[in-house]
Amino acid sequence: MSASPAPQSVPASAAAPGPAAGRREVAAHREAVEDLLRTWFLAHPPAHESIALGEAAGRLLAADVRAPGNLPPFTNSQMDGYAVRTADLAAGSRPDGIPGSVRLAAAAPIPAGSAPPPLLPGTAAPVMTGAMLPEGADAVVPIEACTPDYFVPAGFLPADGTGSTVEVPAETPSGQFVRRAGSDISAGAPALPAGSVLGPLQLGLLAALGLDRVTVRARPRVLLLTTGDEVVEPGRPLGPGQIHDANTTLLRSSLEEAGAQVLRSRILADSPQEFTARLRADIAADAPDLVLSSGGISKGAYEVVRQGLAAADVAFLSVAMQPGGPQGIGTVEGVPFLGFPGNPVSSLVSFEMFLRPALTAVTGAPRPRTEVQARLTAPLGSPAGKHQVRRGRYTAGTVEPVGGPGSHLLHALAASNALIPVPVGTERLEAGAEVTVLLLE
Ligand SMILES: Nc1nc2c(c(=O)[nH]1)N[C@H]1C(S)=C(S)[C@@H](COP(=O)(O)OP(=O)(O)OC[C@H]3O[C@@H](n4cnc5c(N)ncnc54)[C@H](O)[C@@H]3O)O[C@H]1N2
Ligand code: MOO
Repeated sequence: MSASPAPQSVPASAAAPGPAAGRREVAAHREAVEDLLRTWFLAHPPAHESIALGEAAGRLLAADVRAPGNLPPFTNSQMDGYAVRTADLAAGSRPDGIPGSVRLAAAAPIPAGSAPPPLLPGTAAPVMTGAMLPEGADAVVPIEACTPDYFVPAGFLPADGTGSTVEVPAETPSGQFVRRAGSDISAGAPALPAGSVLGPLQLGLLAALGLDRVTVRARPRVLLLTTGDEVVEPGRPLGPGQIHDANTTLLRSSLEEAGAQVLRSRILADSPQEFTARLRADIAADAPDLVLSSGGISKGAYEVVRQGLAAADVAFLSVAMQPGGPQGIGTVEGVPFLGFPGNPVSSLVSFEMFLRPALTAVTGAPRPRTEVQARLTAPLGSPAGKHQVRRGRYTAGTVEPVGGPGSHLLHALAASNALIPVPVGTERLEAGAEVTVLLLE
């Protein structure tokens, strides 16, 4: 398992400007989040761990993998048919046979998974797809190109399967339907480079190469907190004024999709003292690479994160973005800390705009988002001076705004598959306008 190092301090200058920094543009905040993580991971490179192939989906390969053997491991047939020696066919048609074909004596059939004897001159061996080609054979004639165009049932042949004949086309080229040993990848050749994201395709290759375990980089370890007396775990009944916790699930699944591991998540009450005490205890116990909180950072009377971290190396600022304007960034006990706003859409947009790109850039996290050009199907307004991020449904070159700008609109968020950024300086976009959207799937 990951041997996570003890927390060490990240210089505050690399993380964020001081608490007086106030307002910041989106690009500058994105850079600050990336710098924060880069500084940490340079000092704390992810440990390597060996895991079973079945658990490795989405993980990052820690070191180059070379093929331990040939793939295919032996020369085999690509078709059900007859293995032949093309030198036998060069003699041309037999006068008593089908014009353009050569009659050969049938050798014993070769099923997949067996080791056949060498193919004798003047013979053809029934061979099944994937079965080893006998020594001496250099081509396979598919059964449908042979006469007869079916395999003689075993019961009609002597016990050793021989005795019948088969006619095959004289013009069979050497190498036809033969899969040479090592033709996919040869023993010792580079199979996958370090840093590869292990998806189904890469894992399939490793399995075919006979590897049952793979060495991967430890995932970034995250402590995930959400705050507020009103926030209740899903599945529990709500009291007056209470709401169910959406952010833990929203952020946990986003983090996991981006290759991170949530070590622990907590809902913390609106008590700055309790918040700080719990946070420090969790950092000491879990040694996370990142603390991510949601809620409690704007201008209310009970801003638990802001108040609890007033003495810490954390800046609370206003990024010119909506949703996701209020942001906290810095370090706690030397560990990177990000405070996202409590509104669920704000926290998701903060993740997609700041944390996911930083994880991808710094750790090579899988699933970076792609940007595509699309035409708006309806007009959009945006507040002056803000980089607004609306939600929408992208289909075949068009994007339809879903829901309004409100950062509480979870239903609309769930119906969307794209974010539509409306940059600072644009206050209205007409239907048909071309926009660059960020695909969420
Ligand atoms: N006077 C001002 N008020 C607000 C400002 C402002 O500039 N001046 N900014 C607004 C903006 S924009 C946002 S975003 C929010 C951010 O507030 P906080 O980060 O302090 O978050 P909370 O106040 O704790 O919660 C905001 C909202 O989100 C709900 N919430 C919180 N946690 C969860 C959760 N885990 N699951 C679901 N919903 C959650 C909470 O109940 C609130 O409705 O501040 C504005 N106010
Ligand atoms: O920044 Mo807030 O996220 O607009 O609701």
